[in-house]
Amino acid sequence: MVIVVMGVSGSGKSTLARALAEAWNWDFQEGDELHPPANIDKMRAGLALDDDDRRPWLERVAAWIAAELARGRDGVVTCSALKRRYRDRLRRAGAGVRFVCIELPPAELERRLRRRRHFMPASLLDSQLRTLEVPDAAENVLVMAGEDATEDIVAAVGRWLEQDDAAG
Ligand SMILES: Nc1ncnc2c1ncn2[C@@H]1O[C@H](COP(=O)(O)OP(=O)(O)OP(=O)(O)O)[C@@H](O)[C@H]1O
Ligand SMILES: O=C(O)[C@H](O)[C@@H](O)[C@H](O)[C@H](O)CO
Repeated sequence: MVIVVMGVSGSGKSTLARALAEAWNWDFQEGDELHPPANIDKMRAGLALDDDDRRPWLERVAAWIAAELARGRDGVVTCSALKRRYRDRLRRAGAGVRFVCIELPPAELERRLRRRRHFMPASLLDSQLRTLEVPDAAENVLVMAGEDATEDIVAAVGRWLEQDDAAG
């Protein structure tokens, strides 16, 4: 199985994904490392990515997921996956793709983005929030409150997967 930890920039994807991988000894891939260098340059310059920029990146994320599943591995990858069609692209990587979305109020996102050193400037937060298509119930995405402690979110994700297993 592969878990995609999704959400806007600064929501805590990398922190949660690393914690999940560490807790369960799963493979981990930082989605930001799969961006073409031009995308990183663009974000660093304060410009939002568009669908064309994200396409090659999503293909690489999907390829990582497909390789994990083909090898029978369990893994966690970060990817903002802001739009429904981006998530659908990743779902097509194979059976066993699950999404966990982290939600945080804009003011807290802004606070976190301003505090950290990162290529993604806080000025891009508005565009991230405008672009986000919050997953609806039909998508079967686990939505978690990003204010909670990482270890509590890890435990909740574990319970969710167990239920998922039990449901068949
Ligand atoms: N549960 C949490 N409670 C408090 N602070 C957190 C939590 N999770 C992450 N943070 C902090 O919030 C900031 C953003 O977290 P992180 O880098 O994991 O977000 P991200 O979604 O991966 O960002 P990006 O997509 O821009 O790389 C970091 O400074 C991190 O330490
Ligand atoms: O989809 C996007 O608009 C961007 O790719 C971002 O969300 C980044 O990948 C990342 O979250 C920033 O660190």
